[in-house]
Amino acid sequence: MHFVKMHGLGNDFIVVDEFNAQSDRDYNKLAPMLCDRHFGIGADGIIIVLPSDIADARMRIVNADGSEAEMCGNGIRCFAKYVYESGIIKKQVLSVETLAGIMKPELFVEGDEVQKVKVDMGKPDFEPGAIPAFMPGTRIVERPLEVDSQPYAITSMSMGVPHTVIFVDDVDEVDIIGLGPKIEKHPIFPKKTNVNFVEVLNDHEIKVRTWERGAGATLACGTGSCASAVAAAITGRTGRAVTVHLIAGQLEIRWAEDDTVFMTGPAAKVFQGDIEF
Ligand SMILES: N[C@@H](CCC[C@H](N)C(=O)O)C(=O)O
Repeated sequence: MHFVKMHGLGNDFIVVDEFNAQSDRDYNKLAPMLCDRHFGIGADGIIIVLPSDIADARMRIVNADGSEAEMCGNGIRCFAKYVYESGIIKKQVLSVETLAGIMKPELFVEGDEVQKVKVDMGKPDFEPGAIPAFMPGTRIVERPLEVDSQPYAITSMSMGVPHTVIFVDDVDEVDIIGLGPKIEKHPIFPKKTNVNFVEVLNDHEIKVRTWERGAGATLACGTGSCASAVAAAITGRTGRAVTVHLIAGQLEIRWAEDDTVFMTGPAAKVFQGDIEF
């Protein structure tokens, strides 16, 4: 299998191109082996490039544990860079079909190289049924959740995928590996949740660390950065445009007045190869 290894701020993916010819590979079964960092290629997930009947192309994202995700923010920037630079779709604004709907990446190109990608990420959905989350009420904004007898104030929404945000004083002090999976798999989230720990630096900068559903602690999460920015704004901690500081760089997130969230950031190709299995 030929693949290209890409990343968005260190959130890394094995990109497989099936745009012109589709295989019968079972990526959900293959993902744990291919994504293994010791026995495989190593990645947080697999992105499959496919044709679409309703958009320019279709993106599938399979997490490292083999579960299928509806959408991936860092992944869609890599996807857009890949389809443009490989000549599959030579457009500066693309429409990409995902399980979370049609996303619209806009490419900033210099020469023939994509420098950064701005994505219309759609609107956050606070409706508990849409997340999904079992909690009474119309939305989950700073609501109490007890984990290991400790109270946390959670803000949850769907940003294409389920996200939960917890504000903390210092993200570097959080036991992400210990606490992340307990919230990810908490019984109030029937489809699990991604978990973002957010430190507010000032009214236009936040620091985010994410425990991802199906992938564990990652260096960056695009949809998580969007959810964190929306949560920071809706709770009055920041304005609607913030720089999100992640371990390997920054994303610019803007929650527009019409409710649409825009994410701007880089994508990078690292290497390509072939693997036999
Ligand atoms: N890394 C992603 C999110 C990928 C999907 C996630 N693990 C899930 O299952 O919801 C991003 O950049 O948004």
